[in-house]
Amino acid sequence: MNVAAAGMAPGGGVPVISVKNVTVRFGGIVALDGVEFDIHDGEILGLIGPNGAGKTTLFNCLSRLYTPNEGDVQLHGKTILDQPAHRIAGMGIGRTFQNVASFSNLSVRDNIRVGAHSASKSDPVSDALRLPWVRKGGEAIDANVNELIGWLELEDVADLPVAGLPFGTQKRVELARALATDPKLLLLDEPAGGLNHDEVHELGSLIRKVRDERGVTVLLVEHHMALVMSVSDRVVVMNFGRKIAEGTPEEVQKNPEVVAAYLGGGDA
Ligand SMILES: Nc1ncnc2c1ncn2[C@@H]1O[C@H](COP(=O)(O)OP(=O)(O)OP(=O)(O)O)[C@@H](O)[C@H]1O
Repeated sequence: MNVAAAGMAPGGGVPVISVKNVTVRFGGIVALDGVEFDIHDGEILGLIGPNGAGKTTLFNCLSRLYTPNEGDVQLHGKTILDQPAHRIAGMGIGRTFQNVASFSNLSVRDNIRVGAHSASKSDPVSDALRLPWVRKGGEAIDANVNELIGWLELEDVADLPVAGLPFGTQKRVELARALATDPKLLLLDEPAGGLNHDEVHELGSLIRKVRDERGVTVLLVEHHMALVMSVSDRVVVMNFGRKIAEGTPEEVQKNPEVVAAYLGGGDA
């Protein structure tokens, strides 16, 4: 059987995410034009491209903020386009935001709890009545939050408000919040933005650790070329709404169309 034709990963199995012929138009602007690629289980996939290439638009399709005009986005072979954005955490997709989106007056611990709640099945009425299944769920969430605090080395700041913490720490809280839903797929939206050289290096190690130790598949949308090339297993390159290359970091860096796109756009 031709596994590529059957839409399967080289090692077998349905891809975690399949982006199928996705087109998004904003009035006359074609932001995405028939984009196709898969992300396989346990992979770190980097998505790059010059300014205006369509990266954010694609990210927004995967996180269900946008619905494509054409095409499909499938999670484990099932469309996600019939689900609203607030359901994606429950479906196993976690995401971070380009600008840190934590609740700055809440403690680190409470921010992570909010993340964990976004994938829980509780509702405000059951919560208010403290129904037994909610209490049990709450205990499980506490254990999960504590485990993440330890895993991300946030113990010293766990009960401090997020406001006032160093930016790199705030980004780790953001990551903890996304991981608190126990995602199968993590969407990272320009996580290196605003970080210094050492912090970017730490972030790279952390992204690999998320995949290696937690088994999370990662999509990394990022301008920081050194980070993308050092952590990604494969890289998809976009320009003017189209995929222009896909391959290992070595392959895409040698691709003449990629080189031309960056020399022409010149932002990376
Ligand atoms: N809400 C919108 N309304 C109209 N046009 C839009 C909208 N969002 C994006 N676009 C256009 O779609 C194209 C793709 O934009 P997008 O933001 O997805 O690119 P990007 O690769 O994320 O760019 P950057 O690296 O600068 O963030 C651009 O031409 C952009 O101007």
